Amino acid sequence: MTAQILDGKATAAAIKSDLTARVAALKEKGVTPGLGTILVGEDPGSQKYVAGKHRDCAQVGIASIQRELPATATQEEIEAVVRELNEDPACTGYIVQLPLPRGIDENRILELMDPDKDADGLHPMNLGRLVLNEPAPLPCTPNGILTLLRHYGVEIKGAEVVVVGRGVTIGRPMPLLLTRRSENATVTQCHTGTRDLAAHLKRADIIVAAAGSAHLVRPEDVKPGAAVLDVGVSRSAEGKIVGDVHPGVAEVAGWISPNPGGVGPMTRAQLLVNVVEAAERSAG
Ligand SMILES: Nc1nc(=O)c2c([nH]1)NC[C@@H]1CN(c3ccc(C(=O)N[C@@H](CCC(=O)O)C(=O)O)cc3)C=[N+]21
Repeated sequence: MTAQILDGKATAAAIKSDLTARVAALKEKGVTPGLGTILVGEDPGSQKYVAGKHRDCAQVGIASIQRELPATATQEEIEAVVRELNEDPACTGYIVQLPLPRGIDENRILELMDPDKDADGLHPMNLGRLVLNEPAPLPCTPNGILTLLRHYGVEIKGAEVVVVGRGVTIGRPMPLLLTRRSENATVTQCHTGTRDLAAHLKRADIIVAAAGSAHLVRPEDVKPGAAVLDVGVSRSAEGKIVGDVHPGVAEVAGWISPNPGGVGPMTRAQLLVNVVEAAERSAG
């Protein structure tokens, strides 16, 4: 028996088709959602991701606002663009593509953003709202993972979930989402200081592998029937994506998200959800 596929690409397409209708309804009310992106530097990976986000916007009818700065841009120059998008009524939500070049104070840039235009859900105010159980745009990758699990009917309530990784975009917010009363999962967070990762993994009903360590999760570590989400992105010598999950896990798991084609497209779809929801709030 091989695992059922948690198809992020197909699920994202379904979300985008729902959003297309909601964007059309907003336009009837005279509101056009607009997603802004701030890209600093010429990293080909970042350029590709940002281009993908604008392609998604075009598909669902969201306007695109693109700002690009050279790798040599100063802190003040980047902050000026953040202020500009904060003020721009056509920009209903935006992201600052991370990472920023060395020497730039990333947290200062993020704090300067208008939290109500934070499409990533990573502004300190919105992370704080998440901790306080207040409504806020949710971090895209963790929320995309939940949406994917729900779409396929994987039981979250009462599940033992192991999150591997403690990064700001996935590892840290993921347990906050999973332990809300609406989700009611039990979460163990593992990281490089974890003494016996395999022992934790073996007990998990759901594994979220977001460590960025190629093939970290091996078939012998996975409980038969578990749901395994592969969030890691490493690159092989040939430039191919290598996930955090060993391919052999597909023979043991009950559910597995492919990589690419799993969590990545869901992240992009949730970004659009945040933009549309912010526009709906402002439309009243
Ligand atoms: N402010 C900010 N917000 C982000 O959300 C953000 C960021 N900065 N910096 C970089 C990471 C990375 N990220 C990805 C999103 C989608 C795919 C994606 O859709 N990947 C495709 C494959 C793409 C390929 O083949 O290279 C897939 O998984 O199927 C990948 C990576 C968002 N990030």
